Amino acid sequence: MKHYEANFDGLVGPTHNYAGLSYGNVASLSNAAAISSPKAAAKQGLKKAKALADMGMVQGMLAPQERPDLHTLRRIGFSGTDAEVLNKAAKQAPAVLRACCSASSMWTANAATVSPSADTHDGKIHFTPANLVDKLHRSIEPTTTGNILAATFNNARHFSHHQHLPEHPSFGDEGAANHTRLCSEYGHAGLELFVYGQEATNPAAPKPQKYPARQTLEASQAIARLHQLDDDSSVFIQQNPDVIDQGVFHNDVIAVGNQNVLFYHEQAFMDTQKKLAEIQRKFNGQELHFIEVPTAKVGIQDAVKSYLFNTQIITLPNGEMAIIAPTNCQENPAVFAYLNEVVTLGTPIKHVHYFDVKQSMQNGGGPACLRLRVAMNEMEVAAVNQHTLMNDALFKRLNLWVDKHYRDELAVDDLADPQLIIESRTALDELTQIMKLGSVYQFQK
Ligand SMILES: NCCC[C@H](NC(=O)CCC(=O)O)C(=O)O
Repeated sequence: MKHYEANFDGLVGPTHNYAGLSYGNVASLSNAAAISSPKAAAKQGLKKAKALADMGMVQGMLAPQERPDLHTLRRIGFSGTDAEVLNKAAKQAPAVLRACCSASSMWTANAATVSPSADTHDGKIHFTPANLVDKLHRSIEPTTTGNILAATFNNARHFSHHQHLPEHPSFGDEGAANHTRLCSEYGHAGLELFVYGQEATNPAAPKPQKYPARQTLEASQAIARLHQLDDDSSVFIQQNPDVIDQGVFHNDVIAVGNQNVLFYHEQAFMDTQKKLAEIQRKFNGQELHFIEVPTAKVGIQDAVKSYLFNTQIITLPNGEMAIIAPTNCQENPAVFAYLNEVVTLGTPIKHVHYFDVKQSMQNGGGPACLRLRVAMNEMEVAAVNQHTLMNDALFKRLNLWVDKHYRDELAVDDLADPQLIIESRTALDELTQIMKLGSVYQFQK
């Protein structure tokens, strides 16, 4: 049987904007109040997804969320018609309104943690939506994320969907952005690496001083339990708190793995040597490539600015690996020099492809943030909702859909425009028909 690692990219929603909502995420803060282009953002994402499909990869799309989120605004006491709710919120609670308008579900690396069937006891693929409790605008995502995942991976024989973890900082969970899987082949049992920022129930444990640690050890352990992973198939690693304080708000800003390659910055982890030894031991003596990038070659600031590690490492159908990088990496001399060198090091990585995803990058989301990885065998791929899989027809259809419904420009003040509710709902209603998702949004219930 054939095995693949599919990438499910988040389709950028019609309200994509720069509201400066993510404390600890340098790009989000520094672009606060800039004018966004929802149309360009969606098209940049679609182009990357289509390019991977054209390289022979299994590529899917995950639908965006309903924004503005009128239901959350009503839940906190704003009432009247939809336009009145929006109007009152804009006047009385503008920061909350901004949180209720974010298109942040585009970063599907934070949608959920996924464990493939080769790793789990019951032989199913397990999904747990991330609760994203650290940020208000993201904490309102998990229920709809669960609906969208269930409509996309809609076959109970192969897919097991869990509820998101309890909504408390002790269980802060940011999904696959803090999780990576090493394996020899996608279909073989793998080793799942969980990287956390803080141990919530131990006040004496190391933690960042300035910026929040969004992922806790307790959350990572809960996911491993829910997904029926063995001790031998999971490793828990603490992220270096110093780099969180320098803007590395998720592990995927400083490390990425694929098959037998772990690509990471020298300063990414705590107890690095001990953890690498544990990985090596649990990998059962099979060949592993640890590609450690030294600070002397790429400093933390360069890594955060360029998103060198928020790249996708993919295995092409011919078995060679390619790095999918943002064009920002070409613009940073140290990072560009490193990427030119990495393909010569004798590791499986042989190619680098650059994509312009600047609309997303300006909010701190690179190529890796935009995708959720799901390793699947061919039977599982066949069990996925086929209308979510990228091909020439879907690419064309979604581009036309974006052209029809998305604005060229959006300023933060435009979020108070009631017309945006109508535009967004009309677009999403049509999208659920294109992708045959059924009724996943509250406005459809
Ligand atoms: N994995 C990348 C996530 C980026 C995301 N940015 C944001 O939500 C910025 C939204 C804004 O500031 O408008 C975050 O920080 O969770």
